[in-house]
Amino acid sequence: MTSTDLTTAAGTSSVFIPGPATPYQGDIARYWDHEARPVNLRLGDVDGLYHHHYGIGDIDHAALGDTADSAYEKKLIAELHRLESAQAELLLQHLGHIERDDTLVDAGCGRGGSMVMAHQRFGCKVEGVTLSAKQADFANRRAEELGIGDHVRARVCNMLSTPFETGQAAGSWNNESSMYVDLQDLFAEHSRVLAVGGRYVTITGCWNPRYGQPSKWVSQINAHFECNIHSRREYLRAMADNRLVPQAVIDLTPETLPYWELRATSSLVTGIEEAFIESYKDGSFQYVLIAADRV
Ligand SMILES: C[S@@+](CC[C@H](N)C(=O)[O-])C[C@H]1O[C@@H](n2cnc3c(N)ncnc32)[C@H](O)[C@@H]1O
Ligand SMILES: CC(C)=CCC/C(C)=C/COP(=O)(O)OP(=O)(O)O
Ligand SMILES: [Mg+2]
Repeated sequence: MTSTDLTTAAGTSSVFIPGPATPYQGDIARYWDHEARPVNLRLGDVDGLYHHHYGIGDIDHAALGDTADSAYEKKLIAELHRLESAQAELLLQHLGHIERDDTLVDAGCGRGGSMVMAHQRFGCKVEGVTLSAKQADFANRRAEELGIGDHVRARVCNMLSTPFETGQAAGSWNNESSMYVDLQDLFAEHSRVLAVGGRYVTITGCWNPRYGQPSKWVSQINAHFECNIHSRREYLRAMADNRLVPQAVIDLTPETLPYWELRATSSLVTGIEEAFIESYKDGSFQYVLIAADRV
């Protein structure tokens, strides 16, 4: 097994970070260690919440103003960011009632934007895991800067095998991070970590069984992000197999299209906009929220 043994300033070895569980996870760790797309960093710079997920809701055309205005690009970035934060708010809302002394788990926490929002909303502890040491450092630095480092912590860890105690979490979630793992393994781990009566929420892109098989657009998104998008059916089946009973299944596809159409007009395009827009429109791909109770 490969590993990283971190050494403190005093020269003593203090933190043991296991290496990736599989070669694929090594690829994904490298991918996120090297990610620095302006569409993510410039949006995060708006208010210090750094997201790696997409947006939902109507465009505020009054706030955007005239495209000829010299401040238009700045306003567009703020608008895209507002829609991404609205997405995270919706996810957190579906966690239900969370107490200040509860613990939440963010599986695949990225740069930690959703974790900060969760702490600000509930006042609770939030534990995040990511494969990327750069992302974990970034998230922990932001938490320290905000003075909430005692409540919000990211660590380098495989979400399929976490250090959390059985039944420790009142809630847990995957925000656009479940397309990197086997769903049976994923929900077995959430089911272990969640208390009975705890709530799991995911927002994800999934292919639509009604289309038949993953469309060429879905394959393009997989290739772009080195991920493996699951079908809606797979989510529901794997939850049922792991004591997670859906309380809400919401098709957010109509809510996310305005985000993509606005993003496609910006200078921050990455080339993947057409695949999202076309697959959402031809019905082969859906943006869904699933909230489930651990029974
Ligand atoms: C698209 S980003 C989403 C980040 C975050 N949830 C957000 O909404 O900003 C995907 C994240 O999943 C993480 N990830 C992928 N596979 C993972 C695994 N097996 N264990 C832990 N994290 C993983 C990546 O490291 C990355 O942080
Ligand atoms: C809905 C699906 C299929 C998501 C795949 C996972 C993913 C890469 C999400 C967005 O990350 P990002 O914010 O880093 O991407 P981008 O740079 O495109 O904004
Ligand atoms: Mg992004």
